[in-house]
Amino acid sequence: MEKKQFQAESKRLLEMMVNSIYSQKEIFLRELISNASDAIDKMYYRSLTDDSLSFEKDRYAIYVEADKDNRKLVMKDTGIGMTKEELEANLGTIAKSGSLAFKKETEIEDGHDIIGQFGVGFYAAFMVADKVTVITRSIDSDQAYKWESDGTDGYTIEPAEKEDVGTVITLHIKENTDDESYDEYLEEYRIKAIIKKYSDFIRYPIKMNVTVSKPKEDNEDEYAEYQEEQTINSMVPIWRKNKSELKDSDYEQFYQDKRYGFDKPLEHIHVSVDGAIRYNAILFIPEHTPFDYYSKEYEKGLELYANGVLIMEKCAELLPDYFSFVKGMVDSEDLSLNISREMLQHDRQLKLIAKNIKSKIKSQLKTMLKKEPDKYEKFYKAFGRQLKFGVYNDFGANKDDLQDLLLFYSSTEKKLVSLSDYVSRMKEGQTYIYYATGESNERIAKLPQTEMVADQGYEILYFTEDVDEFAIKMLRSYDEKEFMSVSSADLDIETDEKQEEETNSEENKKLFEKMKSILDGKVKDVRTSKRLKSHPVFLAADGEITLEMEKVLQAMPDNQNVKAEKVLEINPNHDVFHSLKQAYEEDEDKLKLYTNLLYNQALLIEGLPLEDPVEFSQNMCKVMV
Ligand SMILES: Nc1ncnc2c1ncn2[C@@H]1O[C@H](COP(=O)(O)OP(=O)(O)OP(=O)(O)O)[C@@H](O)[C@H]1O
Repeated sequence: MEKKQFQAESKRLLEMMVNSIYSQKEIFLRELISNASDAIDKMYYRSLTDDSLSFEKDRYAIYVEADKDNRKLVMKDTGIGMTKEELEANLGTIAKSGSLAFKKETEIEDGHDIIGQFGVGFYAAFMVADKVTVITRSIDSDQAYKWESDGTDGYTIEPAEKEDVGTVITLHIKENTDDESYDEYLEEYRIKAIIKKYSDFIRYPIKMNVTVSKPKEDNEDEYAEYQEEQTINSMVPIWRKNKSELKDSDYEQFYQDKRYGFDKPLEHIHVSVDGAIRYNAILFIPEHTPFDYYSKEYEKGLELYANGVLIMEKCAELLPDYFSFVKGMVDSEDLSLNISREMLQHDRQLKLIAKNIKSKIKSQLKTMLKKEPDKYEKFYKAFGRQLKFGVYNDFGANKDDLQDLLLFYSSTEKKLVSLSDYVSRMKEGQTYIYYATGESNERIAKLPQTEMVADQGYEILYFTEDVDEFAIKMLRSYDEKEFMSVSSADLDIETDEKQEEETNSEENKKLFEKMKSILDGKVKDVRTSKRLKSHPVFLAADGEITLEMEKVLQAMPDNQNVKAEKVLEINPNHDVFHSLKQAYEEDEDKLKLYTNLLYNQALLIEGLPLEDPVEFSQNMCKVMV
């Protein structure tokens, strides 16, 4: 028997192939199954033009069989087979794809189902096998042939016995080495898992003998292990089914089967696009926040299939960060894959799909917000924080996309409301969208600075998350209405001018100067407050950095000691103000004591740490005794 050498380039290519093209050895099975599926497809296409052939679907299947004792993994298909010439051309020359040629020759319109195109997938077998035997009989030949190769030394072809048309490929699985175990490719559970992972949606049944445990025939109480032929793959991908045929429970089942999460999906989006780019997608919004969602460990991405064959488990490019909670899959026939199918050749198609998916998710969320507000609120509680990060990140590049998806708690509605809801309720003459920041809704409601704004009948949005104010600062305005913190120095609240004049008298100014010097650089200014009603004191911030932002920034590991410009505001209508004035005139020590007490009280109200709690406590006692 003549031994033929692979062509020189091929030999080098084969080495490269075996050692470096694929990052995971397990994909050899995906490649061989895809070839078998292509071979059956070719039978089908042949039957369309050849009247003597009828395609009875039941006759076509792919069989996988592991023989542990002899270290053999066998794959059998009832596809079109190969003639001697085809064996020579397809398996003797690397990078020659019979499938690609078939597609071109046959010019079948929907021939895009055929997977093979590069002519290299078959050789992935040499990653796990030290010898590969192919016995095949073509539909066009009465004679079968055997092709055999150990991957390095060329191959042999000789006549063989095979009764029916089709191909049997036997991999002689390598012995384990110190670094690598090959035994796993002979294990039933492992083979099943690989098939499920990559080839679950191959259209023909992938059958395998599996061990099952069943009650014994003669004694129902005892169990025995039997071999049973099972079809491992699901075959018909749910995403190719008609939406009208599918129920919510089908999507839920798919979510569970795919292990997208342990919860139930809150919402599913089934997309079928047949335009400039063709793709199908099933996307899910989970019900709960995954435990690692807001950590570095969480990896975003969708499963990417090309023609029903899994290419990538987590294709991150398909989702923007702010929709990173979305789970699901995309299947497209139009992807330009690279040779290993692990990456995409160029990502124009992928970018188009990603753009399309992004707008689908956005519009689905908008519809949910409008039509099912309770459901949206549930979603928002799980993932709203991510949307706010989305507004803030990338210098606000996505803020227009996201602003209508934001919700905040409203002081007047006592529930989460959208910005457009807020604006629609704005009072005549109201210039700003007011907000207040704090630890919880309850605490914010009690803040001195919310009192006056609320009293004037304005709705206030409560910000309780650290990201809130940062996101809003990025947004700056909504519907041309600027955001305004109730703690802001230039709050637009009408005041009594006469009273303002009085409180800003020269005398009071001197008092405030004195208080400022007592506080020794802790505040930028002391002044009367326009916003306080029943409370005596309040700490405002001038400039861009608010007190809430200071807290967040200070908590960061690499904080640059960014501080807000604090202003101590005193309520001129409070009795305390008169005590201050009196102390200023009569007793400097008392003024010091009162000023420090008021400053510390203001810190406490804002939830900021006291610089010297012991001194504060002693000062309190001084007032008491
Ligand atoms: N089971 C099979 N039955 C019939 N023909 C086969 C079978 N396996 C492989 N072939 C033929 O061998 C050719 C080369 O296979 P190979 O897997 O290397 O590449 P491919 O499938 O064409 O492309 P890709 O590298 O994209 O998978 C195929 O195009 C096909 O014509």
